[in-house]
Amino acid sequence: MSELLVTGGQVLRPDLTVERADVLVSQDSGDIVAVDEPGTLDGDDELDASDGLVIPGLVNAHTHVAMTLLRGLADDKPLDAWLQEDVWPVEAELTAEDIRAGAELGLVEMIRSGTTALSDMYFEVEEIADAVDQAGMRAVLGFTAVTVGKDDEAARSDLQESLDVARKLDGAADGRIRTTFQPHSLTTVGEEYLREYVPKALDDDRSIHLHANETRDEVTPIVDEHKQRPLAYADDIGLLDGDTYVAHGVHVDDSEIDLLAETGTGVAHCPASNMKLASGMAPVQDLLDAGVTVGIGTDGAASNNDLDMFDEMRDAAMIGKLAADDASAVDAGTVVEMATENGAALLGFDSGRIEVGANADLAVIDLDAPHLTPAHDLVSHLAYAVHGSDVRHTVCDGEVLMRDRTVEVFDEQAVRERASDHASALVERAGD
Ligand SMILES: N[C@@H](CCSC[C@H]1O[C@@H](n2cnc3c(=O)[nH]cnc32)[C@H](O)[C@@H]1O)C(=O)O
Ligand SMILES: [Zn+2]
Repeated sequence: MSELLVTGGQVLRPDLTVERADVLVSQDSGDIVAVDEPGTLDGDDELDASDGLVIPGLVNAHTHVAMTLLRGLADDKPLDAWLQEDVWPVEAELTAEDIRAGAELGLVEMIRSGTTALSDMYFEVEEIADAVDQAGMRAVLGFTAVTVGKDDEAARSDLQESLDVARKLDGAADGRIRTTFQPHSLTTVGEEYLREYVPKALDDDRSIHLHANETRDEVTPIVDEHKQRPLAYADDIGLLDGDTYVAHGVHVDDSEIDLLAETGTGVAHCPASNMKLASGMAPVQDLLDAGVTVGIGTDGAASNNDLDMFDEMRDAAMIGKLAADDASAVDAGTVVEMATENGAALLGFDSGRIEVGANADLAVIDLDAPHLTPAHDLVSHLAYAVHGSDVRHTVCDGEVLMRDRTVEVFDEQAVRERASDHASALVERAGD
């Protein structure tokens, strides 16, 4: 039996109070086994949390982790043009090895910034699963199906692959990997295919993850064609099931907010991507007031351009206030809950809180820094002042992923070099 003691720090508790405590985790069960007064617990191994704050590992509720290879490749464009002119032509050249290299880079970036769980949408998913396994993180993965521009056979094969990949990888990495069925969006997958394959996913008891209501250009064609709002259309198809979560949910009207709440459908809010692509401002406070579970995601690194969930919390608070025209909207405590407990709820992991019995997924933040001085309110600091680079240690499932800012699960230098090489070769191929 092996136990790890996180000692000497302050701890963020589920009710968002902060107390001086030590946290003991079991590396066998991967659970938190005790949170107690300093000096009262013993472990086989220790992590020094002095001058630090122990928080639940952050949950990135929507990303495309291998898109780190496209970081900074095409900026300053709206979604539709960006995807069609820049992203999709380059993605068509991606090999399995490229995706592995990009995923490893993204996971290293996440570990360095205190993220322990992610929800990913992409392809070559077995490569991503292997990278997540090696990283020691938790993830909800899936193959994303697109049918626009494809003949019937190719369209069906995409949807079938989304079902098959989800069946195959669910429970991988000793249960740290779960899966979702993933139609890319309501406009990039045809109605006949949704009607045929969504029931199959539900028969498998599979959760569903899709992009929805991200831009106005995505809403208008559905309203024109079906004479109903996109989420009413989605509900009609059976897509809004209690385990479904949609990425973005920017352009949702009151009827759709009610529908999300009634059906128990969650939202992965991606504030930086929504600002960068000028997609719009999600009505996050209205969603929360209606009882919708809202998590926070970075989206891919090409529309962000980093995977730092601390940036994302700050962005979520800022844009949430603007959207509500109310400085008290989407407050500091709320964004911290969104990035921890709410995200874990969307992904279906018993993580996101420092409490006995919960998964031992945590990060230790170094508070010994000018930008974190003075320390009136550490929840405020988490939302508004901490950067990913302030993370000292990262732990997932009881295992140390980063100790004293050194990533232990990957050779970070090698991962960066490999990703740079793959990215250069990829861009060269795509330019030919
Ligand atoms: N099998 C699909 C691949 C889809 S993967 C998921 C896709 O989502 C794309 N993506 C990234 N960010 C966004 C976004 O904000 N909205 C919609 N799609 C995005 C990403 O580039 C990737 O192509 C195919 O044959 O094209
Ligand atoms: Zn996305």
